[in-house]
Amino acid sequence: MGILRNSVIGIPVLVVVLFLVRVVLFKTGLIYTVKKWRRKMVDWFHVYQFYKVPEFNDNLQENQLYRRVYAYLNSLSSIENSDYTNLFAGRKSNEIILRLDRNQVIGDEFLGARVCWINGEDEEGSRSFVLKIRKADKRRILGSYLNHIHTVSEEIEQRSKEPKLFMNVVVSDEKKNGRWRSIPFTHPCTFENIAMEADLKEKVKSDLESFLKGKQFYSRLGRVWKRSYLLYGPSGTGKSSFVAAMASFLNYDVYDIDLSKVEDDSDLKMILLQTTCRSVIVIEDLDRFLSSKPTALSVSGVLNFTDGILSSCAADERIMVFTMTSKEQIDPAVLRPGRVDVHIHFPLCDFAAFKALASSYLGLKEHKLFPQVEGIFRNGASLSPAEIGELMIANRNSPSRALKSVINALQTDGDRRGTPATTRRLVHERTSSEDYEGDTSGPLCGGGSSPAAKEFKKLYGLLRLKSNKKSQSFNLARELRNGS
Ligand SMILES: Nc1ncnc2c1ncn2[C@@H]1O[C@H](COP(=O)(O)OP(=O)(O)OP(=O)(O)O)[C@@H](O)[C@H]1O
Ligand SMILES: [Mg+2]
Repeated sequence: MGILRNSVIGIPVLVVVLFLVRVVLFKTGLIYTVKKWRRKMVDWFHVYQFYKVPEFNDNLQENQLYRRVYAYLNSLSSIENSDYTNLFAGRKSNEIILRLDRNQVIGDEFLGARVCWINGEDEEGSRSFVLKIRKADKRRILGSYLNHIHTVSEEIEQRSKEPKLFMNVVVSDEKKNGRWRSIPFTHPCTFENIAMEADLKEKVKSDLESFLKGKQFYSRLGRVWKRSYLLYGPSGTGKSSFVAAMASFLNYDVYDIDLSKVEDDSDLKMILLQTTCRSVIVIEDLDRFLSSKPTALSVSGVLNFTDGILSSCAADERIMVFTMTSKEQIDPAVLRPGRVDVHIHFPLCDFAAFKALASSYLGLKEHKLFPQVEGIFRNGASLSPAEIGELMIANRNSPSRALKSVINALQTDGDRRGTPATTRRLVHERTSSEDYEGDTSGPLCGGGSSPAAKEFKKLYGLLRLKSNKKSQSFNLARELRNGS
C-alpha cells in the first residue's frame, strides 16, 4: 500500500522535476554545455580520422579544395550553432552573411553520418580546414561527401559570381595572350523586360535550363557541351537585349566577339581558346560580316569556330549566339542543325507586343486609343519595339500623348514598312547576299545581272516578304526548333 502511495506521489513529482530541469537547461542555455559533454562522451567510444585541407599547397599555390570547403561550410545552416561566428554586410542592402571564425567547429550530416569541420589557424597564420570523421563512416561516405562539397560549392560560386562582359582587342604580335578586356556586366535586361510571346520565353528558359543540367547527356553522346542560338530579325527588335537576358538568366560571362578585330582564322582560334567555361559567346551581325568580309578571316574559320575540333579544346559549357538581320541569304550549311541548334525570329511589333510595351513603359493595361492602334497594326503597319519604346519613354508622363505619337509614327514611318521602303531594304539585302554566295542556280538567277532579272528578284522579294509577314507575325514558338 505504502509502495503504491509512494509511486502515485513519486512519479508526478519526478515528471515535474524533470520538466523544471529541462526548462532551466533551455532557459539558461546550459543545454549546449550538456550537449557538448554528451558529444565528448560519445567521442570516447569512437575512433576518428582527421583530414587536413591546407589553404596552400607545397608550391604555395592556392589549394582549390580549400576554397570549395570554405564556400560550402559557410553556406551550412549549422554555422549559426557554432560558438563563434563572424557577421559581415552582404552585397545587397540589409543582407548579412555569416562566416565561421578561426578555430571554430561546425557540424554537418551526410548520408546519416555526422562529421565535424574545424576552421584551423596556427600561430604562423597558416589556415586549413580539418575534417573529423568516424572511421566507421569513412569508407562509406568520404568519396561521395567530397563530391557533394564540390557540387554545392560550384553552385554557390556560380550564384555569387559577378558576371563580366569581355571584348576582344587588337594587340601586338609579341603579346598574343590576353586578347580579352573585361568590364562588369551590369545590363539590366531580363526576360521579363522583353516584349515577346510568353510561351516562347518559357521555351527558351527551359531549353537553357535543360542545357545546364545536361553535362552527363552531352558527354554520353560524345558531344561538346555547348548550345548555339541564332537570333534574327530587323534592327531594334531586341536581339542584343535578348542576349543580355540570356546571360543574366544563366549568370554567365559574355564574350562579345568583334570580328573586325580578328585578323585571320588562327587569330580567331586563339581568341576562342582564351574564353572561359560558363560563358555566352556572341557574334553580332554575322550576315553583315559574311557579306562584306573585311578581314582575312574565312567563313570556314568562323564555322570551325562554332563546331570544329577546336571547340572541344576550349572551355566547356558554352552558349554561342549569332545575331543577324535576315537568314534568308545565308548558306544553309552555315546554319545547319548542330552548328546552330535554336533559331529565334525577332519580328517588328504587332499589337500584342505593342500592348506588352505599353504595359511595361507606360503602366497601361487598357486605353481608349488601343482599338485604333490595333486597327493600324491590322492594316500592316509596324515599327520596331525600339522605335515604339523610344516614343513611349519620351512621352512617359502622358500616356495619351505617348499613344498618339505612336499612332502618328505608325501612320507615317510604320506604313512604309509593309510597302516599298521596307521591300527595297530587304531586296537590297537579298541581292547583295546572292552576289556574295555566287549562287547561279535556281529560277531567279538565270542571267542574274540583267535588269529584267533584277526586277523579277525585287518582285520575288516583295512576295516573300508578304508571305513571311503572315506566317512569321509574332507566333515565334514555331521558330524555336531544337536540334532539327
Ligand atoms: N522586344 C522588345 N521588348 C522590349 N524592349 C525592346 C524590344 N526590342 C527592342 N527593345 C528596346 O530597344 C532597344 C534596342 O534593342 P536591341 O539593341 O536589343 O535591338 P537589336 O535587335 O539588337 O538591334 P540591332 O539589330 O540594331 O542591333 C533596347 O533599348 C531595348 O530595350
Ligand atoms: Mg543588336
